[in-house]
Amino acid sequence: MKQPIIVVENLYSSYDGKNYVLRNVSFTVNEGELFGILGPNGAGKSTLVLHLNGILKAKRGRVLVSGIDVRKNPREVRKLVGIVFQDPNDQLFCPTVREEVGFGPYNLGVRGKDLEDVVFNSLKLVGMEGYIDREIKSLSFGEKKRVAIAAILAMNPQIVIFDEPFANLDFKGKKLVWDVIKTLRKEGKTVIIVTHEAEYLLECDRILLLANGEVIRVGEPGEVLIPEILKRNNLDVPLIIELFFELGLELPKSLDDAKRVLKSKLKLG
Ligand SMILES: Nc1ncnc2c1ncn2[C@@H]1O[C@H](COP(=O)(O)OP(=O)(O)OP(=O)(O)O)[C@@H](O)[C@H]1O
Repeated sequence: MKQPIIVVENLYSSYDGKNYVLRNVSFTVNEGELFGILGPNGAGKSTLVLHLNGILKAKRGRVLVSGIDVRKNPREVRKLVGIVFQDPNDQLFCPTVREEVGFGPYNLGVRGKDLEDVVFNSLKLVGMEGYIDREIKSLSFGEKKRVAIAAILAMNPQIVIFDEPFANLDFKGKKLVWDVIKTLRKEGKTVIIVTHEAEYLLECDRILLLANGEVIRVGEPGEVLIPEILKRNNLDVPLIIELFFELGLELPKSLDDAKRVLKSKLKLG
């Protein structure tokens, strides 16, 4: 039985001290889990994520990461939780790729050849090792996104959170992010995908549906990705989910799985 690595208990969050953007949010994420956080625009997803690594601190309720109270020891928690932000321009601040990817591990005390290796290997994971001496400002959006991922991986966090990882990426860019997610899972890391697009969460172990600052549901994809529930919470219903639901079929585990199931059904028909 996997242990919870993140525990969120009765979390409330407010930016102005009056209006709550998160209300009584409780859930757990297990070690090694691929966990989805799904919700429409403004649901509070990014706010929730900022609580998971101590950028925001709970005034009501609490967040524990690996048993550590985020409010009491945010520095320690930040070593455990890496967030890849939706817009790489919010994350990247060094002049060159080498400095950017080296910044985190340098701050963690990595030096010399070890630092060179960690920078190179992290860039290699996202296919950007050839860009090590490039200026950040000369990179395209997709390339910046890959560097932003490498900069997080370079710190070797136990939990990696991707906020809208597929937004504004082409087919190749999306595939690369999936490959990184799969590599992280093989290494036993906990991965959280935050999105408003349900189709990206078919492969998740569990999904938290958040709307209007409140938890609507937490469960396996088949318990959460239900057309009626998605519509009711202002989320698009992906064609593949609609189709499987209409046909009375169990939700596929991925788009490839969906293809396989449909092919075999069509042959049988
Ligand atoms: N820095 C801030 N100051 C004040 N209000 C904020 C701030 N950041 C977010 N909010 C408000 O908090 C609410 C939740 O926003 P949040 O960005 O967490 O939602 P989200 O689900 O990530 O949305 P999106 O999918 O559009 O990124 C929104 O009403 C937003 O206007």
